Amino acid sequence: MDRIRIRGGNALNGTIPISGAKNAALPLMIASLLTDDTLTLENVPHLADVEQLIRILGNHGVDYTVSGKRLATHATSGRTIHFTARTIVDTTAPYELVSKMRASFWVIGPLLARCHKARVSLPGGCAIGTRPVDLFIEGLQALGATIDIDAGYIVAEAKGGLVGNRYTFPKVSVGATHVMMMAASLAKGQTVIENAAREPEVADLAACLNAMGAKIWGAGTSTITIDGVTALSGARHRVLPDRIETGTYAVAVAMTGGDVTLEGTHSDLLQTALTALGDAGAEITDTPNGLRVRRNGGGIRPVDVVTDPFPGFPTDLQAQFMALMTRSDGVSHITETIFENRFMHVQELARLGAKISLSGQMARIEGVPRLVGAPVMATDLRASVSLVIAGLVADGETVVNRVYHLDRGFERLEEKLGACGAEVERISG
Ligand SMILES: CC(=O)N[C@H]1[C@@H](OP(=O)(O)OP(=O)(O)OC[C@H]2O[C@@H](n3ccc(=O)[nH]c3=O)[C@H](O)[C@@H]2O)O[C@H](CO)[C@@H](O)[C@@H]1O
Ligand SMILES: C=C(OP(=O)(O)O)C(=O)O
Repeated sequence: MDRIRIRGGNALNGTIPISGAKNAALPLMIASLLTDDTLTLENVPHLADVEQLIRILGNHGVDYTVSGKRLATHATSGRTIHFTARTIVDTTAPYELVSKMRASFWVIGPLLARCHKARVSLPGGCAIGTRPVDLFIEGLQALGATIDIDAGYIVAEAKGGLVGNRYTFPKVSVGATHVMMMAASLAKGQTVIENAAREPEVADLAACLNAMGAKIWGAGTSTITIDGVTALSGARHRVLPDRIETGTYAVAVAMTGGDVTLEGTHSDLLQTALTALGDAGAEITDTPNGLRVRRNGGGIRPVDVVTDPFPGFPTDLQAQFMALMTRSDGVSHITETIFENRFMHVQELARLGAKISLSGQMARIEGVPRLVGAPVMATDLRASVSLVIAGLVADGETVVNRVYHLDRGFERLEEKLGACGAEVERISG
């Protein structure tokens, strides 16, 4: 099993190209199930989750070809992949595939819309909470689907096709919003989704669906209106930059000090988190090449944050921000409101000397003057990278075990950090 070894102490200086967003690429790839034509996606990141989803889609009959080269040092390094689901050969998404990745459950929307039936295993993904699927079930039922649970599978059917309706989510869900948009695109009549997720990835999916011939308005706001169409065509769409990768490297620079341009990304994707980073002492400016993040001198100030759906502070940056706060000049509080079990990095950060106490969904972090390298264990995707960030300033050597979590969401992490002066290497085996 691969590990990452970090020798702390170097400031980060240089340029980091930001990849296409994992959390946009996944629903966009799934949208290829909605048409028998070719959907071409540009700027697709090279990640374990993307490869896994390619396998899952292949099981349903989606062929793919890759074109375009990967340039190591430029923001446009992502691949162009052409996905074609000429016919759907299987409407079952089996446990062996779906259990590895949360987003794979989302195939339920397009399968139901196009084939009027789907049998999809209950999902896996990061173990950060119970992560139920009740909102998907209720939403699809509102569009006329009948849904049963059978031996760990959701069995959904819509005889005669889905029918548009008005549905208000009782709670904001990114995944359920993606699924409702995809399903309603091929439903009869109009669907109005209230209390929809407003994440940029939702708007990106809607833009792609509209390029395929869908009629969607309001994505990116909490009310989305979809006029169903009878068929969707192929399209070409560029995956938007990864805001969580952007935020992660911005936190890393705030942690180590230095001056880094995050190439190919911009501040609109991440305003609340960047404000918090600014409050902590980083200087952040939009430039024509991307986002410039600096911290030259001065300490890290303590900042309280509360995670919230977009445009709030993203839960996917909570662990990284906590790593930063372990070195602040005071006491900060971080409250996690999205997932009930997303503090598994706390005990690993403590191995490096962090002082963190937990009370329910709130962590109290008392900044310490130094962290000391140690072996630590990655527990989920974002928790893993928080340990890398801490390792960048820890004295001596930090070894992060179970790196496969990192590979789900961070493309060429050690290369990108290494190019800016960090001592980070992958130890294989
Ligand atoms: C691949 C992807 O894009 N993953 C992101 C997506 O996950 P994901 O789409 O799984 O997250 P959701 O927005 O659905 O989850 C938000 C909250 O709603 C709850 N919920 C969700 C569905 C449901 O049927 N019932 C229910 O109670 C969840 O348990 C959680 O407490 O959004 C999360 C919140 O920004 C991010 O952390 C993930 O990185
Ligand atoms: C939680 C995440 O992913 P997933 O929803 O796929 O588990 C994440 O991207 O941080």
